[in-house]
Amino acid sequence: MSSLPSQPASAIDVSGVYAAYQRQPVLEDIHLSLPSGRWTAIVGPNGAGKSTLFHVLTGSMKPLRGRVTAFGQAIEHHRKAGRIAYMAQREAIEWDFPISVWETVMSARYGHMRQDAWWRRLLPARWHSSRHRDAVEKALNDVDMLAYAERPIGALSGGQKKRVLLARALAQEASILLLDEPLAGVDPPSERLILDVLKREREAGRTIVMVTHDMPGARRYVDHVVLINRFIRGEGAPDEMLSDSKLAELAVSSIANSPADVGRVRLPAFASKE
Ligand SMILES: Nc1ncnc2c1ncn2[C@@H]1O[C@H](COP(=O)(O)OP(=O)(O)OP(=O)(O)O)[C@@H](O)[C@H]1O
Repeated sequence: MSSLPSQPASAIDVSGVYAAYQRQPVLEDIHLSLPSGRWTAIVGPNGAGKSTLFHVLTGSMKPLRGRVTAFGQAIEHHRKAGRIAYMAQREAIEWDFPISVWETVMSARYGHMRQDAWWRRLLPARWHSSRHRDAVEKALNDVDMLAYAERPIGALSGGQKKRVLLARALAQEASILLLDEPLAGVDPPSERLILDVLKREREAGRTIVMVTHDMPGARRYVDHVVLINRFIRGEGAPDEMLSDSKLAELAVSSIANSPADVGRVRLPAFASKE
């Protein structure tokens, strides 16, 4: 990690973002610069707004206020161009749908297929261009799931499903990977495998932003840490942000976010125009 240049440009900039569900604030005054080509961990207690932050970063949730850009342009532009891959925590995927592991991962290539000749897009899946097949094969191989390529997705264990979803994000070959708890529910060997895969992706120049509750993994692998609990509670190097004292402060901040506190939130500020 020390071989990386010290001042990377930012891949994603978040400026003054507020978000709420049914007027209940979840994110307040979020300002972030997520460094390009680095691996950032987003750390916070349950209900801190981490997944909501990802919804805002992917453009699937419009903030009440504020602005999100990637490489200086509106985030929607990059999302439509397939430059941002997103692995959701509870993926909106119908696991009983009769689709194989291979086809699931191939779905990450649909954006790239728009650049293929029109006649090729009409062909059955097995005739997809070799660059798509190679990307799917590599992604499945990276997460050690190639042997399961023909299996229906419904016939996988929870940890295997997780690895397939990660393969789908990898197969997109996006410059930014947004991963919501990629390590949750996987066994220790799979966790190491996933962390090593992400390390290689980072070394290949991709920007990785990962929500995690795995502090030892984050301390060992990531370059940058954001502490969040409705507000940003800290941002910086893993050694400093994941120290016992910082994590204790974060835990105390969750008490300050208890339901009793919510009534004191400045809701009128959300409603006011900028
Ligand atoms: N669709 C929704 N409607 C209403 N409230 C919601 C909705 N989604 C999330 N919330 C609430 O917003 C808050 C933040 O939720 P979010 O999922 O962003 O937290 P999180 O940090 O990802 O939590 P966890 O670590 O448990 O996954 C929580 O209090 C949650 O109950």
